[in-house]
Amino acid sequence: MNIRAPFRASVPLQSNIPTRNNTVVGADNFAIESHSISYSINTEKGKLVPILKDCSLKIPSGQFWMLLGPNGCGKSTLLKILAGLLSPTDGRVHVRKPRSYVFQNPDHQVVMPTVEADVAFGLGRFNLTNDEKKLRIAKALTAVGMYDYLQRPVQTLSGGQKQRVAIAGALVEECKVLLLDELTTFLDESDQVGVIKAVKNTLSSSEDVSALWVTHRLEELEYADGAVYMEDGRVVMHGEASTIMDSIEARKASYTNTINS
Ligand SMILES: Nc1ncnc2c1ncn2[C@@H]1O[C@H](COP(=O)(O)OP(=O)(O)OP(=O)(O)O)[C@@H](O)[C@H]1O
Repeated sequence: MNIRAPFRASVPLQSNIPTRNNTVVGADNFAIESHSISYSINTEKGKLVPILKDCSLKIPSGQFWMLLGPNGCGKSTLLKILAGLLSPTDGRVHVRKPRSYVFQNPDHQVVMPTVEADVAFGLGRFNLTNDEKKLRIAKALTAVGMYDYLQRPVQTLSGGQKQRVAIAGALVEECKVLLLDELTTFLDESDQVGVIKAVKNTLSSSEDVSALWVTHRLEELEYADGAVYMEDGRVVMHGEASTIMDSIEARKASYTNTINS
């Protein structure tokens, strides 16, 4: 694994999900699957506290999905289990490999002096010629729209540009699944859109890279193919992005009507 560092499901878990080219995904064509995952922690007083409860999801290969839900509902914990950084207490996980986890704060993973050196950082363990390395770096930086910044010192980049370099660092190792943890938290609006578009572009230019993007910003859903919505440690909705968006909007409207009546 690469490290760079009381509303029940109105949308059923879908097993046949259309892909971008409208073929139907078969059972073997999921990039990410979890079956009834639970995760609990032991407190200092010896009490077992459940964080994730019976979480199941399926994300088709080649798609861009988002994982949404209120603060503290368990999004990051679930993402870390999918990344292999935490082991579930119960349940099964399958994620295509190589997979790569990108952190919320770009300063925790963009560590080398220049963009080129940073993206090249993980290539040392591969048996590649210099030309092969340069080709891979160029391809990864082009996918995230950062090739023109090849020689730039990383400390001169904006937060969004650093995030794109971090994503290129994952792509250069030919990862198949990108697990992206609230990348836009520290970014202004234009950087936020730039990073989302970089991920979308990466997936469009490669049929077999998939991404799961954790966010609490509902507006980011318009860029996704599908979404998983969590509350209180459970997956409560899972499916096509616009359907999930409508369901969350309806839920917000009914909540507002209740408190205004
Ligand atoms: N090591 C831990 N010890 C105690 N509680 C924990 C631990 N890790 C996570 N939790 C708790 O588990 C819950 C889920 O945390 P998690 O970070 O996964 O939520 P999240 O949905 O990603 O939140 P946010 O949107 O605020 O980032 C929270 O209540 C959190 O306090």
